[in-house]
Formats: sequence, structure tokens, C-alpha cells
Amino acid sequence: MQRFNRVLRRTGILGSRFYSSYVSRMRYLFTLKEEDEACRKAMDSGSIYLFHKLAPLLQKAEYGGYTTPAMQASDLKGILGKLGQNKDLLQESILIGCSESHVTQFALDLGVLEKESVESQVTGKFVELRKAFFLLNGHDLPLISQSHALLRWHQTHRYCSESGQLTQRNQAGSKRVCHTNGAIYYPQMAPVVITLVSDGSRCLLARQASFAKGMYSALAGFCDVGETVEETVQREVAEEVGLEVESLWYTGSQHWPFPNSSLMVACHATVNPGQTQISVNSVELEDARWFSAGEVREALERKRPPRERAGRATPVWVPPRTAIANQLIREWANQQPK
Ligand SMILES: NC(=O)c1ccc[n+]([C@@H]2O[C@H](COP(=O)([O-])OP(=O)(O)OC[C@H]3O[C@@H](n4cnc5c(N)ncnc54)[C@H](O)[C@@H]3O)[C@@H](O)[C@H]2O)c1
Ligand SMILES: [Mg+2]
Repeated sequence: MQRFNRVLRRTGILGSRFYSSYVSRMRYLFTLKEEDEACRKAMDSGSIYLFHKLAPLLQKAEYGGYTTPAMQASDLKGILGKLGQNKDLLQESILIGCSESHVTQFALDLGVLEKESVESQVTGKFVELRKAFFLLNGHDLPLISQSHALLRWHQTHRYCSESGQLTQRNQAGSKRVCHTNGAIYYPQMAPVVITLVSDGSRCLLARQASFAKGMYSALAGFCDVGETVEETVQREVAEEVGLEVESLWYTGSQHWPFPNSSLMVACHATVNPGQTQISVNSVELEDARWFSAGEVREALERKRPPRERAGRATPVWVPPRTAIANQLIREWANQQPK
């Protein structure tokens, strides 16, 4: 905390004016992205979330479920020493945030070490990200999702696309620079719209052939270059189910790490109740259907994935609460008369 205040004072951020805790945290993070030395120092007293080949470290929680344990940099240095690894590996950590108590948070991928030997030194197991999404509660997910996306970006974007030379990251890991031509690269994400279409009394859910059996979701699609969010919603609904959107409104957003890094922009949309004939685009979707509010409420309550019964079709279920699709579907169901 003292160091935190010193950095803020030196950079003129902590002055006579009162800053809320949130503002001072954001200003502090901004400074750490700009100043490599300040970031290096913050790492020494920060907490570090571990990954192994992009799989986050998960720990069984005392009262059930799983959490993501954070390690102190000093403890991690000891572990690296025991595993015969140079402590400089710690410098590869990337900055991901700052807790409310002003402890800086970093993420580090220990993929260069053998997974089992790391697990023997820490409490927990490295779990593949998709599985981790089902095991963790909503509180831990944004941090893990952000860390995964940033670590992955650094691992897969090491070269300058103009000079072909290796680029260097700044200490925080918020950018990479090519020292041959000065090109700067920032972490990328793709904007995606996710839309729940309604005709006033029913909503439209669809499934891709790759979804788990029985799972239906809202329509989703990547934004094309040059499109507005509104245009993407209209195009995706037309492309995937052959309907024309009459009105739409934004409701929320979510960072989504699959398959790469997406910013999911969630919208509700309506179509004319007199023009609801679905024409499924079979290249994109396996099925799309209208569901009544009652059917949607049942799907929301169903255990995921539901137990299969011999000779019966798998009951319809929807993505878990950790996916913004669930929020969209739940919002719509809550607005319908009981
Ligand atoms: N969080 C959630 O609730 C939620 C729910 C549904 C879908 N999603 C995500 O939304 C994403 C998009 O949905 P979709 O698959 O229906 O999209 P989509 O309908 O646009 O179809 C996918 C196709 O778009 C093309 N494409 C265009 N730009 C792309 C890019 N930048 N990256 C990858 N492919 C690109 C590819 O040909 C790909 O096969 C999926 O990756 C999925 O993980 C998230
Ligand atoms: Mg789609």
C-alpha cells in the first residue's frame, strides 16, 4: 500500500484531490502499464494466478466448489528454485488487475515446467479452461478468462507481421513492440453479437451440431469489418434463421475466451408476430425453434446437462449462468406474464 501510494504521488496521481478507491486503482494500473520499473516492483508484492499451457490452477474450496488460488511472488520464487527453474521466469507474468485492497494481480503460465512437478508444489490441479468454466463460480471467471486471453495472445503473437522479427512485450504485457520498425501491437479481441429474438410471446432458440445434446442458445455471430452492432444483429438473424428484425436493444456484454478472445455484445430483438416462419441455415445451425415462456422457464431450471432417459429425446436445456446467453434468456423469461 505504501509503495502503491508512492507511485501515485510520484506520477502526480495522488495529490490534494480526493480520489475514490476505484479511480485510484485504475490510475495505478494505468501507471503500471506505462512504467516497466514500477510494474516490476509491484510484481514483487503482488499475487500471481498460475496457468499451465493455458489451463488455470484450480483448488477445491473448503465449503464445496472450486476457487482459483493466488500465490505470493515470494512463495513462487521458492517453488521455482525447488524445481530448478530460474526465478527470472516470474518476469514473464502479465498484469491483470488490482484487488480492492490494492494488491496487484498477475498471471503466469508455467508451461515450460512439467505439469505434475508444479502440482506437487502447490495445492490444486491445472484444469482445461472449458472444464474450469463449469467448475468455477461467476466471481472468479472474469479474471481467469482475461488472464487466459492475454497469455494466449502473447504466446501466439510473438512476431511483427511487417518485419518478421521477434517483438518485445512491455513489463505489464499490455502491448508488444517491434524494435526494428517501431510497430506496436495490442491484444486483440473479436466483437460478437448474441441476440435473443422474440415475436412478442415466444422466443427463438437455436443449436449448432457441435453443441452438447439438447442444448439450445440465443443466436450469435461475429461482426464483419465495417458493421455496426445493429447491422450485425440484423444480418446474423437473416442469415441464420431467415427473419427480419424490427427492433433491438442492448442489454449487456461479456468477455468470452472461446475460441479465441471475443467481446460478446448481448441484445434483445423483436420480429413482426405476423412473419415468424423460420428458415434454418443448415450450414450454421442444426435446429432453430420458437419456445413459449413456460418451455423456457423449464429449460432454465433443468440441471445441465440433463440426465438422459432411454428411448426419450434429451430435454431442452440452456447454457449455464456463466454464459451471457443465460442472462439474455432469463431476462426475457422474467418479463413474460406468469
Ligand atoms: N458467452 C455466450 O453466452 C455465448 C453464446 C453463444 C456463442 N458464443 C460465442 O460466440 C461465438 C460466435 O458464435 P457463432 O459460432 O455462432 O458465430 P458465427 O455465426 O459468426 O459463425 C462462426 C463462423 O464465422 C466465421 N468467422 C468470422 N469471423 C470470425 C472470427 N473473428 N473468429 C472466428 N470465426 C469467424 C467462421 O467461418 C466461423 O466458422 C462463438 O465462438 C461462441 O463461443 C458465446
Ligand atoms: Mg452463429
